[in-house]
Amino acid sequence: MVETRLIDGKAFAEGLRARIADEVTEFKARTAVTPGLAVVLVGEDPASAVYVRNKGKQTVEAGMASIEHKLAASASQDEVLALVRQLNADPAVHGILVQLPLPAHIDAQAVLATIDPAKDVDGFHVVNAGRLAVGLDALVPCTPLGCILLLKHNLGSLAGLEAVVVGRSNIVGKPLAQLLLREDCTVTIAHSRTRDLPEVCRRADILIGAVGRPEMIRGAWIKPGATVIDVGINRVAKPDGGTRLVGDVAFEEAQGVAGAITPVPGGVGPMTIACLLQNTLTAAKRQVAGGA
Ligand SMILES: Nc1nc(=O)c2c([nH]1)NC[C@@H]1CN(c3ccc(C(=O)N[C@@H](CCC(=O)O)C(=O)O)cc3)C=[N+]21
Ligand SMILES: [Mg+2]
Repeated sequence: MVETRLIDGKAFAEGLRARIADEVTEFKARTAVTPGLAVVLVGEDPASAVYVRNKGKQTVEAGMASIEHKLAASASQDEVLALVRQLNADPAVHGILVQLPLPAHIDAQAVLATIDPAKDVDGFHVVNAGRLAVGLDALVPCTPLGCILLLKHNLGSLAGLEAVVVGRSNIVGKPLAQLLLREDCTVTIAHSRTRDLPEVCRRADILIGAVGRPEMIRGAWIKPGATVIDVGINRVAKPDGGTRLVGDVAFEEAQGVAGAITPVPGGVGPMTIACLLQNTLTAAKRQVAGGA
């Protein structure tokens, strides 16, 4: 049995946001420009609701402007594209986030491709994904960036460690694998079709759950002493009728096995928002003359 440490993403994110707020103060004094983050929400997705609420509040707390555009679920693709082009052209907007998922009748890739890569604070544009993959400066997706910050804070150098990422999404799994590679990890991307997933997970010094399936990764899949980062935020029914949030990792089973683990909530989620603010400041610095 090992003593499993809790990786407090909420506390780390608070500290990061305070440092960002200081930098924003300094940036505004120097440039007379307020960094602006525009968020586009099309329709009402329940998973997006928590995120939008926390994000707008924290953007303003960091001294930045939050610009929210809410479109009806019935908005056409042309309307969404027109709004994105308007935000691309708006000098008060330094970051653009189009909340995913979009309604099924809208081509999400077409929308992402229309965002100016310099304002793409989610890092989802193919130009940013490509720049990350070839090792150029890029706006990096917020959740993977948050995971790396937590890992480096807890482990120091990641060089040579075996990292297994369970999940291959464009939003988390793939960009996180790129970032881990950049830290000199040996990286495996596993997924729903991986043969003997438990055995693959047991190789990991760093195990990342990013599949979006509640508590799928079991305690017995964890190598004793491994660092576990749980990206999942799944709302599940409680026996008494309410709901609760659980991760992709069976948190209780991980106790006494993992060396350290992020909780859900209070782990990766708050880091995602802090990194979004960080990316917005980075984007503003690059767009504003004398901003860097
Ligand atoms: N273009 C785009 N970019 C996104 O980054 C994006 C998106 N669309 N669509 C929705 C998902 C979801 N997401 C969350 C981020 C933080 C928390 C978060 O801070 N959660 C807290 C609180 C959760 C709670 O208490 O309900 C926690 O985990 O501790 C949640 C969800 C970003 N997303
Ligand atoms: Mg998958």
